[in-house]
Amino acid sequence: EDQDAEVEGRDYMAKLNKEMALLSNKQVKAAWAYDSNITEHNKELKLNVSLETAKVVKERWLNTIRFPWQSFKDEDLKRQFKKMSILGTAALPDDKYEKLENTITTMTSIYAEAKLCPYGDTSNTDCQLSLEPEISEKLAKSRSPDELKHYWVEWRNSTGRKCRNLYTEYVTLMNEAAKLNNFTDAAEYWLHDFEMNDFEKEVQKLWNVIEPLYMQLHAYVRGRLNEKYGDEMVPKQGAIPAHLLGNMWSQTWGNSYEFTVPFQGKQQIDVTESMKQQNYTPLKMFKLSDEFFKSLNLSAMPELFWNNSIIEKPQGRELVCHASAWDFYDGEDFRIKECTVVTMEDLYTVHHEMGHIQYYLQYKDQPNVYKEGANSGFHEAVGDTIALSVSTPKHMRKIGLLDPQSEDDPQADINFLFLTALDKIAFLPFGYLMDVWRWGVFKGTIEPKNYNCQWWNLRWRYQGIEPPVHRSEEDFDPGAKYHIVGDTPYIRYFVSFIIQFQFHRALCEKAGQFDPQNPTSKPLHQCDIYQSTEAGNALGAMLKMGSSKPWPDAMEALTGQRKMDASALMQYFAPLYEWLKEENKRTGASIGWRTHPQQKR
Ligand SMILES: C=C(C[SeH])C(=O)N1CCC[C@H]1C(=O)O
Ligand SMILES: [Zn+2]
Repeated sequence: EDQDAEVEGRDYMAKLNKEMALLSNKQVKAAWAYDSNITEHNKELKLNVSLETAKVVKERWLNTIRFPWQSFKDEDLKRQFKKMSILGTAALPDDKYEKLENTITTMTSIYAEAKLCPYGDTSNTDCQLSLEPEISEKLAKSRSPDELKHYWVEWRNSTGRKCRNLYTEYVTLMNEAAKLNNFTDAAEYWLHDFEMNDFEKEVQKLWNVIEPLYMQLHAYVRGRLNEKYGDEMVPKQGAIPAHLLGNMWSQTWGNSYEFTVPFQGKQQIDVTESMKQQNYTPLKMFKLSDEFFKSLNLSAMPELFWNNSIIEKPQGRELVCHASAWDFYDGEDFRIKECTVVTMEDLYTVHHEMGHIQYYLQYKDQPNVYKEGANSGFHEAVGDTIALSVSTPKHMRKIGLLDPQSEDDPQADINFLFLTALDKIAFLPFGYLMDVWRWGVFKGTIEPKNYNCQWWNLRWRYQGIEPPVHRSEEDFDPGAKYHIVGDTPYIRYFVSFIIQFQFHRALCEKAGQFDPQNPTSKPLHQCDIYQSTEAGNALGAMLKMGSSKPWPDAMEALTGQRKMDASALMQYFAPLYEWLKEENKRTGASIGWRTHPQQKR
């Protein structure tokens, strides 16, 4: 009768996929309504739909697990049942599920609605500065350590500090939910996404490959910050003060480029000014990205996308500005919500989000259960991979954002690699430590009484940065980062920043812009796959798979490899790595930050 069970199981799964699509559509609509317009009414609606959906999903799950799917013959049907047999947080009893949803929504609202007073305004009257765009712009542009410190500290007082107790409750409920799904804790539940039992070891090995390059970049940037801000502010052997790197979380350092660039006086490669001079708008930025995907013979954004997306910050209402891409699971409705500003940094974020939408479009005919990335890192890598081509000076000249200048100047080339490293290499230790901290919290090796101290130990050990003022357990600095309060895993971005270079190398080869037999003949960092249908077709074929196969199969389909491999990233940055080692030797810069973090006066 197993034969009959499998026949019945096939019909059951086909129906279940259709039902789950309708439930997801309903839930995503309510979540979109709330995230794009934070009101009590929309919060209630979102919570009610979430509770209702969880009840139905749990009922279906009780039927699903009754099938003897482990003994089915059809591998694909077995994979669908295997995925559907993990219920997730809906396994919690109703009251605890509601508590968990409420806690996450409350923390997200605190973050989204946080407003700061302007630096130097002691009257504290008009404290209306939001993270996007005002405070992010201050962190990017101010060169006053005092002003930077003001926004750095006040942001943490207005977000993380207010979420500390909520977060402890969140952790307890997440671990309860994990145990109800037969996982030891929420760390194991999150890591299950990568379908490999040594995943944590794998990412640690990848970090070990990259760390020497990061150390060289850190030493060089610290040297330039020391020149600018002096020994007192930036000690030559110490960790870098977190507020001086141009970003609220010190996760990318691109905004420090103007005073850390290796060779001054070369052709400008920060295209923000050109974008402004050419009257770029957010819509033009999105159209530019759409055009690149179409040039690869990939899908154009559907009409509904342009009608339903929110690409500029709407006035007169509260909303979650953190950029996001949404699948409504009906094969037609796909949206981006982004408070876009006209800068080069946001041009890359636009491509990042458009990459998510392209993935949704490519796998829209998969059964609902497979409407995911091969793993969550794949989903984060699509747009960034395209942006690696867009960001090249060659491409920027092609689209008129850089004036067509003649010779390829090796120093300008180093400047370009350096600017890319300020985003891609600087990011890696942050992308790694975010979930090292959370895995520790879920496993209980990091206890609530040490949340903040352990956070800063990791920030010191992996990033070599330190806080501009003393931190205590009154503070909760992880909660000043969206993904922590928003219940969004983060190792996916570390994975993405590694595999996007594997994808880039494979696509460049298909586009005839890279020769693995002679890697320096056409340098990987100068490759632009624009208009290559060979590259586009290969990428599309991999994206169409969704999560229908284990991710090594998807990786192999595009790159021929079955593992994550940092060699592509190291190949891309090789010229810069050599230059940094020579330069740091020339200046006698010390490598590393062995001096212990000075507890700030
Ligand atoms: C742009 C998004 C939405 Se998926 C994002 O959260 N990113 C993109 C890169 C890293 C991470 C961050 O901002 O922290
Ligand atoms: Zn993303």
